[in-house]
Amino acid sequence: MTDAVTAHEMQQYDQYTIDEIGVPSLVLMERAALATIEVLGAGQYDLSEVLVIAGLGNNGGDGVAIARLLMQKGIKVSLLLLGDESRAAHNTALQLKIARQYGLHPIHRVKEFRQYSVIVDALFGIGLSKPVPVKLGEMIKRVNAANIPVVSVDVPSGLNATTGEILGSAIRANATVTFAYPKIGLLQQEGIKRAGSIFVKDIGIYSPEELNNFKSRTEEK
Ligand SMILES: NC(=O)C1=CN([C@@H]2O[C@H](COP(=O)(O)OP(=O)(O)OC[C@H]3O[C@@H](n4cnc5c(N)ncnc54)[C@H](O)[C@@H]3O)[C@@H](O)[C@H]2O)[C@@H](O)CC1
Ligand SMILES: [K+]
Repeated sequence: MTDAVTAHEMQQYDQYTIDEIGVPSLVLMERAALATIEVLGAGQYDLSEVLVIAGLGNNGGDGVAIARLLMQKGIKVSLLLLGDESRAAHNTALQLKIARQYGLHPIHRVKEFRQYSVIVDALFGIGLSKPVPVKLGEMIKRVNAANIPVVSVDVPSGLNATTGEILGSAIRANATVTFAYPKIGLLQQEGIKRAGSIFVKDIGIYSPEELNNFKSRTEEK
């Protein structure tokens, strides 16, 4: 069993899964989105009016997929896309294109976060290594002040996934759905206060140790 991992280790496992094993990154993203929806739909959250906040990186791509899947289930959902879309990561741009094909169009600002019953935080994930831009930091503070249940995707946005330090400002989540392995930063420093309940979800990305276990188990037969 693999313990908690750093952001760098997780990025290596992601890359190996995509480049060497050959699982398309959009498949991993869809699994990440479905895993998050499993937690959202488990009965603890009021899904009467959901807001998904998405950034431009792959964490944002997860968010766009979550919003689309919620919409397809008949749930009232708004997608707040932050940043200049022309700078979106490849998969995030693809997710936005798909979402639009289903009639889900992002909004770019929210006046009052309190109107939502739950907020899904997909602004930044394990890729964040520098301080959150000031404008986004202000928005994070508004979300925290609204006191609405927040479910963070992979890590609370603004938290350093390896150290648990806050990079300027960070979301305070009720729950964090983290993929493959817990990130060390969720379990120490500010991560302890910011992550809420941690759900670790298998999305088909494994450490070298677990991959070897799979191989030795199948080769034994
Ligand atoms: N590699 C993969 O294919 C997978 C990635 N996944 C998700 O992807 C995350 C990691 O994605 P990334 O490495 O792309 O990084 P993140 O999405 O964590 O984003 C951080 C990076 O994007 C920039 N950024 C994002 N939005 C911005 C905005 N509005 N303004 C300014 N800068 C912005 C930041 O400067 C930073 O460099 C994981 O935490 C996980 O949620 C999952 O979908 C599983 C598969
Ligand atoms: K996040």
